[in-house]
Amino acid sequence: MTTGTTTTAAPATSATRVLDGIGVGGGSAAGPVARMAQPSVLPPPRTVDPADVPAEAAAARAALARVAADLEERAAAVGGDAAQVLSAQAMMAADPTLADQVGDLVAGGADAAHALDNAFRAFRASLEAAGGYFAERVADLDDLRHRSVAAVQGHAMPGLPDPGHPYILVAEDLAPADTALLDPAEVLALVTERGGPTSHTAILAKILGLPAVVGCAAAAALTDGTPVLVDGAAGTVVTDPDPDTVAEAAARDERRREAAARVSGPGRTADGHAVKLLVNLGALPELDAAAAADSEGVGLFRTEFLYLDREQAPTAEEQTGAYRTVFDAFAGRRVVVRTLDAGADKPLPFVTAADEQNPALGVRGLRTARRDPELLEAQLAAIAAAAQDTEADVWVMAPMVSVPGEAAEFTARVRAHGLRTAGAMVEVPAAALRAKDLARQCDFLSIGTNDLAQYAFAADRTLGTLAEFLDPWQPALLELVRTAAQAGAACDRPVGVCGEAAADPMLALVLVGLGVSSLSAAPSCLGDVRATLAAHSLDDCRRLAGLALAAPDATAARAAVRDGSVREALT
Ligand SMILES: C=C(OP(=O)(O)O)C(=O)O
Ligand SMILES: [Mg+2]
Repeated sequence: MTTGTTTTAAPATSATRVLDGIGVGGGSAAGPVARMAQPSVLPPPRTVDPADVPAEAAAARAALARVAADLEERAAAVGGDAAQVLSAQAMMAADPTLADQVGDLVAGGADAAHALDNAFRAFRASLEAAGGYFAERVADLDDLRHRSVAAVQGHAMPGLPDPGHPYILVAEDLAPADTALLDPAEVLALVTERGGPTSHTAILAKILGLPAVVGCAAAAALTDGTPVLVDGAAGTVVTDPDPDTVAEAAARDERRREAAARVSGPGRTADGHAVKLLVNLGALPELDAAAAADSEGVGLFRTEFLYLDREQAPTAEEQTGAYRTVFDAFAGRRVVVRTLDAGADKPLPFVTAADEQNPALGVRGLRTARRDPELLEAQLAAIAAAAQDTEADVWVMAPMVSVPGEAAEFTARVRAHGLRTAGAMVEVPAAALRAKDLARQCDFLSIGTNDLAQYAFAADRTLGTLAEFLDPWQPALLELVRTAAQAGAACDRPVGVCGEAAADPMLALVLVGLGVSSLSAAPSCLGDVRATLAAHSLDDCRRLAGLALAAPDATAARAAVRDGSVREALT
């Protein structure tokens, strides 16, 4: 467990409350809450008296200066690429043309907050009209607008808090842009009111190795400074925890860490049944930690990061360079590259149609290759070029495969590029139910439990309010996993799981019992999974899988497996 300030050792008070949510990661952390500040709301417009214009204009200019200084300060604190982004934003805030425009608007009678708001909006419109690179900067301007409006009203800057000590970050929800600058040394744990087990926050928490509780609606009432204990294993946030509860959680974390440290190397059950343990990789900044992890390679290399925030696909050179960097880091190990998975929760303007009414059911994943085969061809060519003189064992798989014909066509394309190993992701129930037919058309299957849950339960994976359906312990989801795993075994094709389900050590036992041969998860989760597997035989795993399948719902499945497992492994 990680602790922040001494506030955590506060004696138990009658204010102690336990807030329930969805736990992510097995660890816990205690510390004071710091909330993500919301964008400031514009006050009602005021007419400025001519006599007050100079003071109003000075207030607006001071707000801009404060925003620029704050961004420069943050840039100096973070360094690297993030610093450049922040410095560029600070320069925009300090632009004299902008200050002049704000001055003119105040002189025309606008109050400082509205003058700032209008000036940024006008600036935004001209950048948008310029198109290309300039148009991509509008999000930065929106951020500056929110910051200036907050500054002029004396409110906290929107975005990540900076309380000056380690803290538990509490937010309604976290977007990728919110968390790009998140410093794991300062943030002890994440708590969000919304979001489900496959939300961005849950995935990010695992990448950073932070405990988290998502979908915790009651966290809306948490205020800055409140001491809390975040328990990722239990899925609870305890307010004003008593020292014994904090100490117990810390001792449990320590036992878990010790258990994980005792086992290393390839994944095995207690009786030696091999289960490949692989890492998920979603962006190059994650590469060092991923390569350093004790794993047999990458089970899911999400390539979308190369295509995000741009107007057209990355060039062949850029792609080849990125793939080669990853292959070199994993020389001697397996790397499963997933081809572009655009659409639904991963929209890309140049690939996906903006007018689909149900994008999750639309042209996404491999289906985008029907409309734009060149995009897939170019990606396969780049993967093949990067794979040419690499020591890595390169596998390629397609997302959102629904029917065997798609798997066959994909395999043919992959082989035409000289790549040997082609696979299909099992993410829709149709693919799981007919996994045998799919498996015959390719070399391996990889089950994406995040999407498989979404489609099996008709529950949008981005909606925290539907989190119970997205729970990977749902017996119906496990039934689909069993069908796919058995189909793979019948055709002698390996079947892995690369969705978030693989990161849960107890669920990993069930997946292995269902016949899954590899598990791919965030690097920080592999130690616990390895240790838990090592404490159970394959027969144990099969017995636990039976208990989970027989349970009426996810909660009962979890409880049955917990009660039926080797307790010492759970600490
Ligand atoms: C691994 C998966 O892919 P993604 O989360 O990237 O959609 C999945 O759907 O489980
Ligand atoms: Mg998916």
